[in-house]
Amino acid sequence: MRLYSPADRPTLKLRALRLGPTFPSRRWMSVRPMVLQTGVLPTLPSRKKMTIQHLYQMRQTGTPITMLTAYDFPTARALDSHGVDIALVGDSLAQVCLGLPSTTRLTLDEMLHHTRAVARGAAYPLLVADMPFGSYHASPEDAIRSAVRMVQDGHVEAVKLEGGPEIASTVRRISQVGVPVMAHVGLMPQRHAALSGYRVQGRDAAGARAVLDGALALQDAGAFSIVLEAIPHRLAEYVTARLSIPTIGIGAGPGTSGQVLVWDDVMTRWHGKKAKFVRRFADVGHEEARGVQNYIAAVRDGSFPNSETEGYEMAGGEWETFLEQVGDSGWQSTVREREVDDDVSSSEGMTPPRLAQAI
Ligand SMILES: Nc1nc(=O)c2c([nH]1)NC[C@@H]1CN(c3ccc(C(=O)N[C@@H](CCC(=O)O)C(=O)O)cc3)CN21
Ligand SMILES: CC(C)C(=O)C(=O)O
Repeated sequence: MRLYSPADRPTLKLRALRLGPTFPSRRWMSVRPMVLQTGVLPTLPSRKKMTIQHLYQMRQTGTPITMLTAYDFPTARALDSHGVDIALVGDSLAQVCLGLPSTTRLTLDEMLHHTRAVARGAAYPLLVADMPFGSYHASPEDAIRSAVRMVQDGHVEAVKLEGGPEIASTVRRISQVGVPVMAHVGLMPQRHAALSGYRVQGRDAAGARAVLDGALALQDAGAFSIVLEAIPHRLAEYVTARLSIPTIGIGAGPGTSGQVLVWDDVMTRWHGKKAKFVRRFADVGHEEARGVQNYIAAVRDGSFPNSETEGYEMAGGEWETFLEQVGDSGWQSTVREREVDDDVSSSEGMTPPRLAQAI
């Protein structure tokens, strides 16, 4: 049984409605006024929430689908503001966000904590999250319970499961309950130990057939879309053509219905091994390093904070009254002296100047 067939869907030209010079967010309209330079309210239609039906239309019209991972509220806001189609709370969160050695260490509760944060920020994108390793394997009943928790406690709209034909019955059951399932074949990071590492899949004819058979079985089981990870580009293009559901590639070439990358890879914030398929679209890591170094330098040299522009004054006369009341009328501030006295911070090494002065 196929639950979502593109053939069932009306062919509305929704793309034109969705694309425009800006992507005003419905939820944060109040903090993002839609007033153009002319002072006139733009006549842009409000953005539609991304749905599975829209994804099918994009596949049909050949509009590449964009998906990025998000693990927290501000990232979700960024995806939302700029019109990324699918927000994926990937279990890569284990590594890039929580510092765990593998996605297999991530628990369902940890995942839910992050999906809720992303759900608060991602109004426009379809919200999909990985079912963590172990949360869908013990039995179909167990898988359904976990999927329902993902929706009820995690506020996701769809779940993603790694696996081939062996998980087709699980995908079918979860889909039948009404939780849309995105499948994931090819390189399956949750199986990195069993596969002796993160290896490209489907490189020989037998491997390619296994990928195709898995994808067809998962589509048949009701998956609404499928991630193809680290497979040869010819194979990904062929699988995409054989399927009627949209494929989302990562390390699978340009012949898929869409692309996905990990946020921290795109932004250059992840300093672990860089997979061949990663392209860095911005260098946030460099900016972060600059920010931390500048902050440390400014605190150490006393230029931050500035008491006039970054501090608070007392009401007139109250300071003198206060000093009288505490019997310390002769008290003198040393802040100005410290600002010009290099010796305090340099000779004391790591000791904060204010503390050094108090001792
Ligand atoms: N930062 C990050 N980006 C990811 O894409 C990602 C994660 N983390 N964590 C979870 C999984 C793990 N992934 C990975 C990790 C490493 C390779 C990798 O190094 N692949 C080799 C292929 C080697 C081969 O078989 O020839 C490569 O050189 O690209 C691929 C996917 C994808 N996911
Ligand atoms: C890279 C994507 C497809 C993923 O599964 C993840 O982020 O965990």
